[in-house]
Amino acid sequence: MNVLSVDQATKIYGNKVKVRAVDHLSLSVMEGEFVAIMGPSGSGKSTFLNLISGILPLTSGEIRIGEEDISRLKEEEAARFRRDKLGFVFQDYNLVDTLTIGENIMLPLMFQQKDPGSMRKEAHICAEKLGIDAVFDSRTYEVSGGQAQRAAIARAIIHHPKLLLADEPTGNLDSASAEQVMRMFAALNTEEHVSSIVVTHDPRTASFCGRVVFIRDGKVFHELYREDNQLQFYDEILGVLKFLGGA
Ligand SMILES: Nc1ncnc2c1ncn2[C@@H]1O[C@H](COP(=O)(O)OP(=O)(O)OP(=O)(O)O)[C@@H](O)[C@H]1O
Repeated sequence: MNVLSVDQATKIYGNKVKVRAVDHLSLSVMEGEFVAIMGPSGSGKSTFLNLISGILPLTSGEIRIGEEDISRLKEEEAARFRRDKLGFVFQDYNLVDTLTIGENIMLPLMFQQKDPGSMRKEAHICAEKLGIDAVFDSRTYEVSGGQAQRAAIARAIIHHPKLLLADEPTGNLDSASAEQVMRMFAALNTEEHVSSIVVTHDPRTASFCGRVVFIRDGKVFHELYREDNQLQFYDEILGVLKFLGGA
């Protein structure tokens, strides 16, 4: 079953001067897949993520997440859908600095009006999974970048979203922390079957995924599937990036 079905998605910005940021792009992602999206600056990756999450309206085409045709949702319905069915991870973590790490992780559960005891228990389980339970009661400024990003991932998955979307999740991290964060994404994928889409410029980050979709000029330019060997996959990704340029 597809968790994401994109059919001829097109996004044109502007009135007088038109920019075709996403151009008749079609893509299917199966449940349990771990997909990277790569492409040169300006190729339409962020626009594409914002279309998938229903933040931007499509100019034409259709996007389904599971059964839901998100292109037809009204603004309020789209916001609810995002909150309940999607998880987001951003480059700069987007943690709330006035809350502790644990409280940040619990945030999505507050919308579900669960009792505080069970929210805390679930948040601890999630923090444990991501190896950050030791900093559960710390403030956001007391933890490392890698720990902050793992807290952001815990917050993104605690409500069991259908799809996890990450925009440059390793962009602010040193290589060791980036490696650790990507190992967490991969473990969530293999052990919990979390379906994820990760936009990245970094071939090392992309090499953790099962498939890489390369975008150029708002269209799918090429796709690579990983076999067993991550190092070989990394080399293959580098090869395509050389052709693509600008990445
Ligand atoms: N709000 C906007 N209004 C007009 N044009 C826009 C807008 N946002 C993006 N664009 C244009 O759409 C195209 C795709 O931009 P987008 O940000 O989606 O690319 P990207 O691949 O995410 O780039 P980067 O890797 O630099 O983040 C670019 O030409 C960009 O200038």
